[in-house]
Amino acid sequence: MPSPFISPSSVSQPDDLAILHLRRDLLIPTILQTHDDEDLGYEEGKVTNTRFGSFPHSTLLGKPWGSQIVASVVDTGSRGRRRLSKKPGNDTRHLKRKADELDSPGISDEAKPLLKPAIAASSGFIHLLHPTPESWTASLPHRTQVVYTPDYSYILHRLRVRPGSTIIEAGAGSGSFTHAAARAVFDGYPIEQPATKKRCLGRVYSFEFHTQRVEKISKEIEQHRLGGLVEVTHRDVYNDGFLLGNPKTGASPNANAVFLDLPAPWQALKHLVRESPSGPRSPLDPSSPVHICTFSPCLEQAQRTISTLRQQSWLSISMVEVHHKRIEVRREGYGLDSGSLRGGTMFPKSVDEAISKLLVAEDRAKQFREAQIVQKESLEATPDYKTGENEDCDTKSGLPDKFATVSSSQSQVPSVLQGRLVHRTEPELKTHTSYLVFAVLPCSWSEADEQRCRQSWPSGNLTAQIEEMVTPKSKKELKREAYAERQRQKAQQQQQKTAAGSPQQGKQELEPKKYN
Ligand SMILES: C[S@@+](CC[C@H](N)C(=O)[O-])C[C@H]1O[C@@H](n2cnc3c(N)ncnc32)[C@H](O)[C@@H]1O
Repeated sequence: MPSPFISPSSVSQPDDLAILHLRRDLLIPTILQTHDDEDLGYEEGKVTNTRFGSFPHSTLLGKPWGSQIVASVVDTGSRGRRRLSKKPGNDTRHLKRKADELDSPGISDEAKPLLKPAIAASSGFIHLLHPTPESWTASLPHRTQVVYTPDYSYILHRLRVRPGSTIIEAGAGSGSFTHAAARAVFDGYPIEQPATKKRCLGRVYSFEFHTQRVEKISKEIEQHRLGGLVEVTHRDVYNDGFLLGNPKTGASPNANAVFLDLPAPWQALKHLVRESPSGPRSPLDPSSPVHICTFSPCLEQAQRTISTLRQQSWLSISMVEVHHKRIEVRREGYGLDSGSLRGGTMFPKSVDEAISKLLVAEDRAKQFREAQIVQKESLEATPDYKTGENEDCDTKSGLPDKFATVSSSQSQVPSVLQGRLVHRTEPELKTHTSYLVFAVLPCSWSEADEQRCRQSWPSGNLTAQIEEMVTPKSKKELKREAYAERQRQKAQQQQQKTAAGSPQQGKQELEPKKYN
């Protein structure tokens, strides 16, 4: 089945990884299930609880990606009575067995327990998204520091990674870079269309030496159906290098790009060399230049890497520090007329505006006092004078309605164009200091390659011309050439003269003169 990261189906399906989008910076990944695989005791089946409410997976399945899903009323209280506590000593094996049994193909749909239908709640909603490397990076369970999107997008671009590329990655860590690299190299699934001589299918060869991380990332790669594209190897790359299978005699990944996110990348560089007749097999593609990037959190590490790269004949070495900033662009309104503007500051923006506001307020107060005097006089003149609330009053200010504040949103300018357009960098952005070192290792080129190349593409004429230009001529040769040139010019002049003379004259000249 195709990976939801690369070719998502049109609607969500069981066993798909889905991203529940609560806010731009709050995403929850979940594997969609028709049943409660962990047997947490919900009558609605599997439920994901969020701060915006509970979402039974029955409400998430079969929906087009991007749908808005309303939270459901879920009894989170009574389920606790059915759930066994996971304290050490409690046997939870039967729960696992129950989930496995429900999954087994032998169980018919009728035999599975009926799920309670979900009832919409008013607590909130989420958006259901298919996973992308970007949303996975923002939501994955962190096991290590991860490479964030601004960094890996730049790294993959500088490594010239494209469909069909083969990339070595070490260490795999939490798999953030792995997913982005898998999408970048994708050029078809190996099962559907096997690689041919002309068409390479992209591959990511991931190396990691931490056992639990290897297990977790291998499981995730299978769950995300990236198995044919990513191969994870449990390996200490400082000592054992990058060959597949056996570290000494294994197959070469034939990589044309390398990304090292290791504490000491320079220690792994000794394995990233071209093949030599006496040395071990090279993990690099012999037919193409290899681009490398190392990721270091401090400058000293970057310097050490650069120095080792130089010793090992890498070229075009450069270092880049990624300083990504997200820029927020919005309209900001100041002034008494900015009441209708979102985020507007109701404050006089100039002295003139402040004075005019004071004058209006003074005028209103004067009118209010006069109105009160008139009202009092008319009431005193009325025999059944009673005190009571004046219903025509503006409740906030106590002013009669006619003096109530006039809305400031009477401007003809639409609210989206009101105020000043400002942009600010958002201070809190998920990233960490990264010094990226880039370099290129050209193909190895021997004298035999040069000869073979000359034979395949002979450039005879050019060679003769170049030889002529570089070999100095003797004096005698130069004199002979000058004499020949003079003779040529003379003959040319003679011809021109003949052509310019009259035809008669020409005829006479042509005919030999007869002398008596
Ligand atoms: C910063 S994390 C990599 C994060 C990863 N690039 C990501 O985007 O999720 C560094 C990883 O390198 C691994 N590592 C350290 N030394 C290693 C070695 N000698 N061989 C293989 N992996 C190693 C660590 O176990 C750790 O998981």
